[in-house]
Parts: sequence; structure tokens; C-alpha cells
Amino acid sequence: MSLYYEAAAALNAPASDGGNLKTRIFGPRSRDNSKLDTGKPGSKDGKDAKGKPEKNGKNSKTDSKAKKNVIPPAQIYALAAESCKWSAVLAEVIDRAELLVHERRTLPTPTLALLLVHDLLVGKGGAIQLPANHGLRMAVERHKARLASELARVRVRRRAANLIELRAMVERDVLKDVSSSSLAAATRWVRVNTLKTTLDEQLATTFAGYERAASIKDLFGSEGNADEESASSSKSLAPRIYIDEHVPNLVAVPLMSAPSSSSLITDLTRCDAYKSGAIVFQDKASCFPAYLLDPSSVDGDIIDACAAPGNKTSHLAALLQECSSTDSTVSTARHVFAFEKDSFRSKTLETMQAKAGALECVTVNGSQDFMKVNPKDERYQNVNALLLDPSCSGSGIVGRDAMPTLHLPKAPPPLKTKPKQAVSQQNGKGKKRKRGTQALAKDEAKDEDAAEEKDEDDQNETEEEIPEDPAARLEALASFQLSLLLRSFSFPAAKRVTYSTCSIHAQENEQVVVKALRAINKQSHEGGRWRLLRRDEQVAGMRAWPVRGDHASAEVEEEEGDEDEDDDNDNDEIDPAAVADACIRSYANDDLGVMGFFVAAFVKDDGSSLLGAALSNRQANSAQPKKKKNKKNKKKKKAATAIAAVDTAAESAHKDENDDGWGGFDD
Ligand SMILES: C[S@@+](CC[C@H](N)C(=O)[O-])C[C@H]1O[C@@H](n2cnc3c(N)ncnc32)[C@H](O)[C@@H]1O
Repeated sequence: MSLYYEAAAALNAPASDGGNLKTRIFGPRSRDNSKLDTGKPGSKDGKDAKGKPEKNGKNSKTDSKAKKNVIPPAQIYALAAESCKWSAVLAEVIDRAELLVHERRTLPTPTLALLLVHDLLVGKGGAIQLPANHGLRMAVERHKARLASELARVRVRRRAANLIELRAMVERDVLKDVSSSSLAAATRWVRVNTLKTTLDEQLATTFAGYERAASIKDLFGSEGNADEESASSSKSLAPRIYIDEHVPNLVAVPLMSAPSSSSLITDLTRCDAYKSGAIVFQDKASCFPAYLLDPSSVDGDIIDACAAPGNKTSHLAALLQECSSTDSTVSTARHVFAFEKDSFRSKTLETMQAKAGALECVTVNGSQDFMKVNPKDERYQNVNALLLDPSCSGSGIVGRDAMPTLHLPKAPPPLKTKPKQAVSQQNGKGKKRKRGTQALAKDEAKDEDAAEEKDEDDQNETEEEIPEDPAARLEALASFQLSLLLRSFSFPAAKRVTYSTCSIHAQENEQVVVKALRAINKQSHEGGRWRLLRRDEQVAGMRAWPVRGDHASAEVEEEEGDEDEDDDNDNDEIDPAAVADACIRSYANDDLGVMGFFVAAFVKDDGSSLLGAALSNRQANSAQPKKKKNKKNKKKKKAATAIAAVDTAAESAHKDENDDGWGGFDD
């Protein structure tokens, strides 16, 4: 009986408990099965129900009996997920057959009825997994003929020729349902790692048999599809794949925590290409920085300043290899130096580079603080480009726990006296199970093993985990990000820098960019001047990406003490519209299937073109007076340089980070 009650408890757990179906069932249970299954006190801590120590041998007997009763989580998950998937159809069948009206004394809840009818009508074995004389089984089987004929009617109404076609329709409906609530959460982005394979090879192997989707929405059956012949059918059982139009070697497939088995959704974590590092799970937006940095635009080495877990590092390595193999003039091997401050995450970085086959060109500088790296060190004299993806609030991250809606049959009107089993579910075993599920669901966030299907790039902390004062936290983060960005500019041979966050807050994005431009351009312009890479100069895919920076957010007041002290820079006002156009953003709710993200690229003009996007049209008019010039002398002593100021702020941000053991975020 437990199987059905366990599955019902997992499906009915309140959303506020968090966690998707998979983690509700697998994460907690895998650590403490007996607790959930037996509900008996005492057996775990060696004490009996009254709290007294149990006699020798009794404990182990109880344990082994409890173990025998444990239902494999995979079995519970399969039942819950499949029933959820079929719930729209089955709820209709149960209602029309009036099962709950006829059996209101024996079938305590609509969820249980749904699970039992699932196994009877569409489950794998075609039978309820209970003894033949069990009350629940008998209650449902009494109505088998009526239920089967209602199922046939539903099938005919939906114009499915047989059960196989109906199954395909059910799956498509579920995909549509999930993707309509969050396209970003329902999409699995897969980067083909060109260090190990090619897109064509993967399409012919890992993704053989997939139908081409014409758009992200079409992955979920909402629009027509790219393959003309297969366009007809929502009845097609083939999974779909979308080949991204912006980032090369990137594809998307549907992702969902349920259903457990589906021909439309394949579990890529189990495929050889994933295990060997030939494909990498990486959100589309997270591919922007390396692509925008465009290693082919420079010829020297590259630094990834905040690298762990390392998806952008291996992406950089792949792009580097691609441009080296196409450019015969490149004679010397180019390097990616990957820095990571956190020692634990440094190990992940190393492992991921090894898995991606990137170690030939990537040097992992683990447990090294980028702020402490000497830009003048001989090893970095050939560094032309830097990718900076520092810790951030992670406010753009999307939880990948999309669940289909659970449709339940209508509950019958209540009986005057409570049926025995209903009472026992409310007050007895049912209650214990629910408590167990809830308590365990809370632990789930800490359970690393529960994250079976988590992307490597999905290990960020969420904003909720940031300590109490979010405003102060954001301010400290922004200062820390600015200091890292200014440090990136200070590498003598640097010509290009990308700055990215998986945050949606302007404070961490456009505002950092504007402050960085102001600060850097107050310094001597020896060797060139930093500006934003304009949209028209960006690689094709980024130029075409429609979501740009936020104009209003780029209007940043100059802070007191930051006014220009150098008469030569009187014309360095920043044009918010130009900044916004140069910046790239994405939002989880913008229907493009990606998480919230921000990236901007800076270039160092060697003097041949000073008409940078960041400099306003006022740049041409050198006579334009600065507004706060009269304050200039008073403040001269107050701020030595802008960089020194942000360095101090950054130090406190660093301290803040260390204090609470906060390790930063991945994308
Ligand atoms: C957002 S994650 C980087 C994700 C990574 N770029 C990727 O795509 O896989 C930020 C990382 O920067 C690291 N970090 C923070 N401050 C750092 C510093 N001063 N020097 C080096 N690494 C730092 C954090 O430990 C964290 O692992």
C-alpha cells in the first residue's frame, strides 16, 4: 500500500516545501529511507518507542524488516511522474466513470484514485501493484470495464487512433504546459564541445532521431517544426532539438523533472557524449561571454579571472582551438590562464577542464585570488583578452524544476461519518508520511547528491542566501565587481575584456560598466583608451541578439569625489543609450528560453578610433564645461584615484565573502 501513499504524498507536498518531484523523492529518501517508510519511532537511534534502549538484536531485526518494506524511490518516482503526466486524461476518465462517487467509502483521496487508475489503465504492467484481495485494488477493479470505456471515449474525442497516439499527445500537452509557465526552466541548453567532437557528429549520434524544431517554442510543440515531413504531427513520438541561431555549436532540448519516461525527453546525463565531455550542459546566456570575447579578434593569451566551475573556460579553450586551426599564421600556442580563488571550487575547475579535454591549452591557477595577481608578471605579458565573470547575486538564475500540472478528479461530496481509511490517512500513517516528506524536503537544499540532474553551470547560490541586508550586499558586490574589472584593464597587453554576471540588477551590471569607464578613463590614456565594444562591432550572433542593456540603468550619477579632475577629460560624458545598445542582457521571462544574464565587452582603442560607444556625442565638443568643476580642488585630497577607492570597497566585499564562507556563484 505504501507505494501509492508515498507517491500521493510526494505529489501533494505543498509547493512552499520547495524541490521538484525528483528531489522530493530521491534526495531525502536516499539518506533516510527507513524514516519515511516505517514511521516507527525508535528504530533509528537504538531506542524503543518509549525511548528506552532496545534489547540486543532487536534493533537489527527492526532495521532489516524496515529495509524490506522500503519501496525503491525510482518506483515511487515513476508512478508519480507518469500519473502526473496522464492526469488530465485520467481525471476526465475517473470523473466520467463516477469512480469517486461510487467508491467514496473505499477510495480516500482523488490523488490515490488517480494513481491506482493509472496503473490499471495505462501503467506498464496494466495492473495495480497490490494483492488481489486488497481493498483499494478491489475498489478500482470493480469499475474496470466502465473506466476502460471512458478512456476509449477520451481517446476518440482527442482523435487518437490508438493508445500509442494518445500517449504522444499526452506528452506533447505536458511539454506545452511546462514550457508555458517558464520556457527558460523547461529548456536544456547543450554546448557541443568542439575540443572533442563536432555538431554534425553529435547530430548523427547523440541526437540521431531527433526532429528539428524551428524555434525554442517549437521544442515544446507550440509551433510548426523545421522538418517539413514531420511538421504535421503533434502525434509524433520523436524528441525535438533546436539548433541555436546565435551561438555556434549550441543546441537546446526539452528538460523537465517529470515525466519519468518519455520518448520526447531523453535523459542526456546518461549518454556517452555527456559522460565523456563531448557535450556540456550550459545555459545559452552563459555561452555569451566567451563568444563575445571572440578569441579570434586578438592573438595572445587569455585570462579567465573567476573561472570555477569552468564552463566558460572550456568554451574559451574550444574557441581558441577553432581559431588556431583556421588561422595558419598562428604559430605559437595560445593559452588560457584560469584563476579561481576558492580551493574547493578549484578542484571542480580542474576536473571539468580535464573532462572537456581543455587542459592542453588551459592552465588552472587554482586557489589564487585574481586581485592578487601581478599584471606585470612576465607570464601575463602576452595576455590580450580577459573574461571576467565574477561572483554576483545570482538573481537571474532559473531553477530547473519545471513540473507538469497535476489534474485531479473531483472529490465526491463528504460522507456524514468519516470512512475508516480516510481517517487513518488524515490522522495516522498518511500524516506521518506527509511530515516525513516535508521535513526531508527542507533538507533537500543541502543534499548535493539530490542534484542528480543539475547542470554544472547551475550551482549558484540564490539571492535568498545572501545575508539579511540585500541592499548593502548588492552594494558590496558591485564594488567588488568593479574592482575586479578595473584590475582586468591593468594588464599591459590587454585589448579586450568581457564583464558578465548572472544577475538582473542594474547595480551589478550597467552601473558597474559606467563606473568602470569613468574610472579607467580618468587615468592616463597611454597605449589607448578603453571603451565599450559597440553592437555593430560584435560577433554576428551577439549583434543579432535582440535584448540589450537597460537605458535608464545606464544613467549613473557621478558620485561626489568622482568628478573629473583632469581638464583633458572634460568631454568624457557617457551616453546611456550607447551603453545600453552595447550591453547584452537576457531575462528568464523574455520567452527566449534563457536565464537572466548580463554581458558587456570593453576594447582598448589604440588611438585610431576614439569614437567609442561609451563616449557621448559631447565628446566632439571639447568646449562643453563640466557641471561640478568648482568642487574640483576641494576634493583633490579626498580621493587619490578612483581605483584606490574601489579597491578599498572591494576589500570589505572580500572580507564579507570570507566571513560567511560564501564561495561565489557559477553562471
Ligand atoms: C560566477 S562564478 C564563475 C563561473 C564560471 N565563469 C563558469 O562559467 O563556470 C564566480 C567564481 O569566481 C570566484 N572568485 C570570486 N572572487 C575571486 C577572485 N578574487 N579571484 C578569483 N576567483 C574569484 C568564485 O569563487 C566563483 O567560483
